[in-house]
Amino acid sequence: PQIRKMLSSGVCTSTVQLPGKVAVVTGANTGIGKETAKELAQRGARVYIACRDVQKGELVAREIQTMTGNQQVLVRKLDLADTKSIRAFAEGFLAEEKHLHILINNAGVMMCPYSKTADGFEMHIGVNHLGHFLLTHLLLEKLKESAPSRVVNVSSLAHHLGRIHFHNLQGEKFYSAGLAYCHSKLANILFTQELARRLKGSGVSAYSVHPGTVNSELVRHSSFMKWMWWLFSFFIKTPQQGAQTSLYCALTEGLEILSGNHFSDCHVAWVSAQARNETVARRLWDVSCDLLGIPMD
Ligand SMILES: NC(=O)C1=CN([C@@H]2O[C@H](COP(=O)(O)OP(=O)(O)OC[C@H]3O[C@@H](n4cnc5c(N)ncnc54)[C@H](OP(=O)(O)O)[C@@H]3O)[C@@H](O)[C@H]2O)C=CC1
Ligand SMILES: CC1=C(/C=C/C(C)=C/C=C/C(C)=C/C=O)C(C)(C)CCC1
Repeated sequence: PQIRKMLSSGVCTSTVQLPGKVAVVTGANTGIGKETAKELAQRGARVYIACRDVQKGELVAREIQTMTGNQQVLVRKLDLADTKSIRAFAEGFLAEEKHLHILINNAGVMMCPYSKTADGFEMHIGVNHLGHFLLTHLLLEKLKESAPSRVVNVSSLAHHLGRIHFHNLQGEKFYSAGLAYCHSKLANILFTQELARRLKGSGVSAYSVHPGTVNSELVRHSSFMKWMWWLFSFFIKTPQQGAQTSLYCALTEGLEILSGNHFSDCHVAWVSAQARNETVARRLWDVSCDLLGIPMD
């Protein structure tokens, strides 16, 4: 029980309610994202479940509506492995919504075999970093207009093993599925810091989080990890516990001064040396813009 308590600590105790607020959660059809969306809906927000499988999303939306009594849970298609889908999602959202107060970039893939997104990006960096980078860019004006607003990027402790190799960003020279995940999670932190720097004074704040080790479908591509997760399922967090730090960053009042920080178990957490490197963060921003055809400023 002591080990379990240690691995599952961190509870979002904020009592903030969200009537009239609008939130988007990517990958909210399962795992941590689903629990995050459920809690935001429970607090009265209009919540967009942005997922690649609309059918799965609809089932979850119905479940959340029934559990929370909030009918404002909407499903929209978003495939982060395809920039056309990301642009279509953003276009639809901007046309139908006046505001966006909370954007939770939660979706992620881990340890998938070498593969490429529709635009030719390696899958981990493409979905986990570039997909969310583009989505955030497309929704940024709306976030600014809706300030105070927040962006939460779900990263991982695994970023400690990550390195941004600009000469091998797409894993073409060498590739390890495990490390590709770690690199993409490091990119989430660097993106958060650069975003926070650029958004200073705008009323939009940005946070990265490590949700903990969570019993979810993330391990689907690795039999070893599936076995580990099964073996230790009693000790690791439930998705509901895994959602706490994202919720803490999205909801806690007065957190704006900590914009750009990384959180774990609802506390500021230490990040690796490269994750604190402003030069790398700036260069990653520019390279991401270049890859996605976003004009640099
Ligand atoms: N579980 C853990 O121990 C940890 C998780 N994290 C991070 O937490 C986040 C949530 O993961 P978790 O809930 O655990 O994992 P799950 O695998 O349960 O959920 C991941 C979600 O991302 C979605 N997704 C994957 N690829 C795409 C895509 N191309 N477009 C849109 N959505 C996509 C999945 O959709 P679909 O169901 O259709 O596949 C699913 O909804 C991830 O960013 C992960 O890196 C960080 C540290 C530890
Ligand atoms: C050693 C060990 C564990 C393994 C932890 C691991 C391997 C965590 C990996 C986290 C990942 C992959 C995060 C994703 O971003 C458990 C299961 C906690 C149980 C206690 C002993």
